Amino acid sequence: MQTLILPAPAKLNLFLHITGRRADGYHLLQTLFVFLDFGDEITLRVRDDGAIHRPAGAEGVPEAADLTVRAARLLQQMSGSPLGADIQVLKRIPMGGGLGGGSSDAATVLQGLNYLWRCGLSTDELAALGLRLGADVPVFVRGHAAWAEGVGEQLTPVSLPESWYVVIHPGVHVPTAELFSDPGLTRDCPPITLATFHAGLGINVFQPVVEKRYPEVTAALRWLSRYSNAVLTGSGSCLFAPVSSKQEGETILQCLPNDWFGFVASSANVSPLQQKLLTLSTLHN
Ligand SMILES: C[C@](O)(CO)[C@H](O)COP(=O)(O)OP(=O)(O)OC[C@H]1O[C@@H](n2ccc(N)nc2=O)[C@H](O)[C@@H]1O
Ligand SMILES: Nc1ncnc2c1ncn2[C@@H]1O[C@H](COP(=O)(O)OP(=O)(O)OP(=O)(O)O)[C@@H](O)[C@H]1O
Repeated sequence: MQTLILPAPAKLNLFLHITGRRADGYHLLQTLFVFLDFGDEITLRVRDDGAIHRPAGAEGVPEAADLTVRAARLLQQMSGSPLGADIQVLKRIPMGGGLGGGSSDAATVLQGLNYLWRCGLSTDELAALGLRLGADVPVFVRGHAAWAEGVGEQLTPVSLPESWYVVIHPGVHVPTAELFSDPGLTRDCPPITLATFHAGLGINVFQPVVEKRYPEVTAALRWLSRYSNAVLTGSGSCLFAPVSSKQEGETILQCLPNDWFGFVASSANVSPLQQKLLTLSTLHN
């Protein structure tokens, strides 16, 4: 098979604590990742000439800087594959929203081209390659909801009750690096466990910092909190809130102010990418 269409799902951080900092400045986190059945779509077409091109992709992201292209080049370099690819990215995940769109796109390309180019790299090897592209990439490569520590790469798979969520993008782009360097960020959260999280503890430490810098996020938080418990994902700007059904979520979205974008999605313990890869391996075994 020379062409493959694969999902690149969004993620939510159900809580996010910072427990310390590494010598290189990267922050040590505790977070809980779940996937959404909402995301980008990536079409991969194998090229025999070894070139990597991105005929369509994220608006405003130059081809060479696109995480999909960087992922393909890294895999080519590490595997020694003589093959190339055309990578078309249908963007649905808002950028700079804390939904991990770029990281998910990169993980989908790593998994997809490893399959199409028959590189034979293991999931561990792909996750390690992914970490070189971004702290959020390994969880998307592994494709299972996870309790994460370290910089987000020490992953313990978890199975949580799947739920519907309303997700709101308040129209602002939050640069992750800038937020991590904010002096007001709480960086000394005491370590917690999954049981503590289930007992109702666990916040997103970025939330107060993002609210201070971006009044639009505060306004969206207030709006969504009228319906359910609204929380920031990642370093923002997106907010999410659990709802009891898809229909309840859609009813809430009917009242969404025009400047904001919103969608309803279900969480998934096994990512839509992983589900598709499992189908492919069943078909070809
Ligand atoms: C906020 C989260 O989305 C939570 O899942 C992630 O921690 C961010 O992951 P990401 O977007 O893949 O981040 P990267 O592209 O690796 O890093 C962007 C920048 O954020 C900062 N950064 C990122 C992750 C981390 N654990 N500590 C950091 O201090 C670094 O300054 C880095 O230069
Ligand atoms: N394929 C891609 N899709 C989206 N952004 C990309 C892509 N490749 C590179 N980028 C760059 O990455 C930046 C962050 O985008 P992304 O949507 O991943 O943010 P995010 O969801 O806030 O990420 P995170 O939650 O991991 O911090 C973009 O502003 C863009 O410059």
